[in-house]
Amino acid sequence: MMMGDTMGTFGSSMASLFFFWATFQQIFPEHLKIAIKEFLLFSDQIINFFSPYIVISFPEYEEYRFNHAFAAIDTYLGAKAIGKAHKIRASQVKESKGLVLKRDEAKVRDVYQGVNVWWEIVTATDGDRTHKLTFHRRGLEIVTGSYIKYVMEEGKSIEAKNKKMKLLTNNPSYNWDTSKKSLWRHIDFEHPASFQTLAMDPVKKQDILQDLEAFSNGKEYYKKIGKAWKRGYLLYGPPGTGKSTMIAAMANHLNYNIYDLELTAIQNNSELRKLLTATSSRSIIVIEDIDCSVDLTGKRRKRDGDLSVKKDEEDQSQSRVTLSGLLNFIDGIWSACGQERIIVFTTNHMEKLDPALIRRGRMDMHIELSYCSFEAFKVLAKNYLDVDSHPLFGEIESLLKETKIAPADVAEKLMAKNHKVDVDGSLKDLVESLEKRKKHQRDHGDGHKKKLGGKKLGIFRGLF
Ligand SMILES: Nc1ncnc2c1ncn2[C@@H]1O[C@H](COP(=O)(O)OP(=O)(O)OP(=O)(O)O)[C@@H](O)[C@H]1O
Ligand SMILES: [Mg+2]
Repeated sequence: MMMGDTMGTFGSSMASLFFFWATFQQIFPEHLKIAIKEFLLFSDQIINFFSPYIVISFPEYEEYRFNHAFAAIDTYLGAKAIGKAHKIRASQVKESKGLVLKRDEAKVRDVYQGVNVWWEIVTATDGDRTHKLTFHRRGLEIVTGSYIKYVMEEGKSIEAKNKKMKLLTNNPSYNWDTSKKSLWRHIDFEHPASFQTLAMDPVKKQDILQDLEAFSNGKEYYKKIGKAWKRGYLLYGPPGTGKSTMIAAMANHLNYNIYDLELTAIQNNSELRKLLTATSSRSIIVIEDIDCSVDLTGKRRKRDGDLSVKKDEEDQSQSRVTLSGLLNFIDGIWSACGQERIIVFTTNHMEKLDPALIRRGRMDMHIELSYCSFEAFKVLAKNYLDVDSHPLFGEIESLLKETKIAPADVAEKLMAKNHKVDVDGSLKDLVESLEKRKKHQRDHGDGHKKKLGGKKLGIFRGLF
């Protein structure tokens, strides 16, 4: 009954509308209709002119190209005042990280330096979305001067925190094509290493952490002093002391990608340059075992005026990666190829490296990872056995003072056998092994296993 009524009313309204339209068409001549249309458009402009509000649009695509500002705004608004949101979207981008909650609402109000702004997401009929920012004319200077920049930076930093990290390795150059993508292959990086579980001297660890923090927050500082925003770390020490593990911990701490640069797959300096300029910001570029990757030592012969020597040097630099190619890259090309990068070299043989490569300023921090100290052992005991003390700790402490053992070997002894943690058994095992080593080292000197000339598998390459 009611439905019939409603339909009846609707029908008669439509009939009146058609009648009105037909009359309008007959009464008003064409030019008058155009004039009315123009008036309406003009009045719209008048309203806009007198309106105290300004609207800025940020479309998702501009001439078929993705607008990164749109993405940054999306992330910023998604994270904005999540506590006040009515609709939230949840996703998990990294297994090791919790859920990422995003505000999922079409309209969001924001206040910045006392200026009220309103964001609205508008979807066009073709599905393209646009973020519209509305604010009072009074706030124009603040909004265009600093608010938009602030939103972009916040958005990008949230994106960086949530993004999946990647581990990239260079492809051999015969596999390169014209796209930058073909230079590096990547996998998702999900390594559990952290500074918390890294066994080393706690004071040194703290120093490194502070250095990394200062670096990653140092954008303004580096700009002020006019230096490229990069930092070099040289990690050195015997095998199994945690160099690769520390790189993974650094990447996890800063949320940076890792570029594992395999020098032996590179033919010459120009390939090196191509690879390095294709790396992205917020990344760690790693050259493992720099001493045995490429013969970088002794490549810088003294010029003695003999042209043939010069020629020889030039030939070399055309045909292979040289020390000077690497140095040029570290010093020079950096500034031209983006920002916020860390370079890490690792070596087991510090003494083999050319002093030019490791001088301060190129490698800002030299970090020695050495044999297991008692402090480092305590971290491992906590990680593997979940104990802070044990009657055997005293004996282990004095044995560690007299014996050289890599944390990797200690870790192996403490590792659960068949998934069973046996504190007493593991520690006894360790004591026995330390005693054996002590005797061996007393009888034969410390001579830790000499590394073979070639590059061995680091943790990174082990992942492929
Ligand atoms: N300082 C450490 N803290 C915690 N675990 C460690 C440490 N050092 C080594 N380990 C353990 O030993 C394994 C091997 O260590 P890692 O690969 O980091 O050694 P490395 O110094 O890179 O050795 P290499 O010189 O042979 O490349 C790691 O997977 C880790 O489990
Ligand atoms: Mg290693």
